[in-house]
Amino acid sequence: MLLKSSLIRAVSQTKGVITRGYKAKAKKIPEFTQDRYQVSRKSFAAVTDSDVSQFEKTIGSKYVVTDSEELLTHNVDFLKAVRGNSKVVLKPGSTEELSQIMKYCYEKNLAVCPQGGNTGLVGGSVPVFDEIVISLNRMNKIHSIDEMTGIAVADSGVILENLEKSANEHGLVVPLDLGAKASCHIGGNVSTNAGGLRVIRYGSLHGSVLGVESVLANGTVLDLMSNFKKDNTGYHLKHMFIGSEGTLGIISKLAILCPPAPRAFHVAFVGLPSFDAVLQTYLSAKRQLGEILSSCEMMDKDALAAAIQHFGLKAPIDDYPFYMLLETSGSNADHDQEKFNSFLENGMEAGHIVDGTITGDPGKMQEIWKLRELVPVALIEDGYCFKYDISLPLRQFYEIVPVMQERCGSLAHRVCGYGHLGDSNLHLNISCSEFTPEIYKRIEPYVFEYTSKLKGSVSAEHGIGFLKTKYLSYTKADNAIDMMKEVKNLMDPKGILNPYKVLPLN
Ligand SMILES: O=C(O)CC[C@@H](O)C(=O)O
Ligand SMILES: [Zn+2]
Repeated sequence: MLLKSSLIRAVSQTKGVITRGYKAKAKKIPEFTQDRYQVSRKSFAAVTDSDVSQFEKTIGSKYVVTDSEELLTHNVDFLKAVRGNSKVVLKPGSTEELSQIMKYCYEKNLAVCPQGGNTGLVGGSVPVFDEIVISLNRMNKIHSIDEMTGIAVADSGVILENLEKSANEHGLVVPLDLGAKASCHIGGNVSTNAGGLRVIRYGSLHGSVLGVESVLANGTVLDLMSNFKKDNTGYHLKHMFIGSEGTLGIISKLAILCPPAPRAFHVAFVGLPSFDAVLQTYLSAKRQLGEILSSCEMMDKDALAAAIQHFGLKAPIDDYPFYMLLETSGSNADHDQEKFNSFLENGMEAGHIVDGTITGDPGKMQEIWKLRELVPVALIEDGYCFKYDISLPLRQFYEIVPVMQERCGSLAHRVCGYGHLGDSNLHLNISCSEFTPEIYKRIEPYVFEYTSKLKGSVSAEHGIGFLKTKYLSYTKADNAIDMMKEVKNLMDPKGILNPYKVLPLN
C-alpha cells in the first residue's frame, strides 16, 4: 500500500517464508592478475603430477579438478577483480579427508586457498597465484537442528539459504541474512564474520556461533564445538577462526544458535528529502519501533537507479534523494502494524519521510527487498565496480559520497552510497565501464585515509581478503598488526593457509 497523505491501516498478515537471494552469475573474465596489485609469489612448492595422484588416492579422482574450464570458476572472484592461476581444485567430502589433504600440503609446502561459495567481495576466496583451491562444496550436511535449544550443527559447505529453510522448518531462523544467501556457505560466512541485513537485530556471528571444528595448517583437527552459550573456560579460541578468513585454519563444522522465527514481518520503503532526515528517521525507528526493528537500510537515488536499470524493477514511490528500507519482525502482527504505522505517520508529520509504502504481504515484501538486495550486483553490471565497505560515525556516514562524486567526476559512471545504516556501515560503490587505473588512483588510498581520520573501519563486514591488505594499518594499530602476525606464525608457521590475505604483504 502506498503512503502519502494518509496511511491505510490494513496491512496483510505475514504468511509463509520469505525467500530471497541472488546467485553469482557468470560474466566476462578479465585477463589481468597480480600485476595490478604488485605482489610477488612466495616460495611455496608448485603442484606436481605426483601430488595430483596422491590427492586422487585420498579423496577420489572425481573430486580432484584439473579441467581448465571448471578451474576458471574457482580461480576468479565474484567481482572479477582477482584472478588466480590454480592448477587444481580439491573437493574433500569429510573432515578426515580435509585433514589428510592439509597434512600432505603441510609436508610438501603447498599453499592452499579455502573456498566456500566464492561470493566474497575482497578477493579472499580465490588464489592469488597457484595455491590449491580447497572447495568445501561437498561438505554440506546439516547434522542437527534442535528446536529446544535452537542450536544448528552444520558442515561448513551448507548453503546459507538451505540452512535457513531447515531452521524455518523447526520454527527457527539463522541469525544472518544477506543478498548472496543462495550461493554463500555458512562456513564462509563464519570464517569472514559476514554481517548482512540483520546485524541490528541479531548481532555479529561472534555472538551466535557457539563452536567450530577447524582443520589446522598441519592437518590437526581442532574440536572447539560447544552447545553452550555460557562457557567461561579460558581463552575462546573459536573467535580466532571467526573472521580470520581461512588464514588460521579451515572451518569444517560449526554450531550456531538460531533464535525463534518471528511470526509477523512488515517492510516499509520510504523516500526522504535529505540525509539529515534519514538520521532522524533512524533515531525515531529505534525509539518507536524498539525491539521489533530488524533491518534499517538506506540507499541514495543513484543506488536505486542502478537496480531499476539493470533488473527492470519498478520503484514503488516517486524519486527522492534518499530511501530507507525498514523491516520489523515480531510475534504479533496487529501490534507491530500499529507501531509501524504510527512511526511512519510521525515521520511524515515531522517532514522526515515524504512518501512510502508498507506491506506485510510476503510477495510484496520480497519485491521491496529486491530493490535493496540487487543494488550491489546491479552496480557490477555497469562494467566494473570499486566497492568500499566502511564503518563511519553515523553523523558523517554519507559525507564521503558527494566528496567522491566530485573527485571521480566524469571518470565514474555512478558514485553512490547505500548500506546498513543501523550498523554505521556504508557501502560506497563507484562504477565505471571497465577497470580504470586513473580512477583507482583517485579513490585509493583517499577513501581509506578519510575513513581513518574519522576513526572508522576500512572493512565493516566484507573482510580484508586480498584487496585490502595494504590498508589494514589505516584501522589497526601497528602493535596489533604485529600481534596478528605472531598469531599467524604460531598457527601456520609455513604460511600455507590462504597466503597474501588479511595481513599486509610487506
Ligand atoms: O557490494 C557491496 O558493496 C555490498 C554487498 C553487501 O554487503 C550488501 O550489503 O548488499
Ligand atoms: Zn552489506
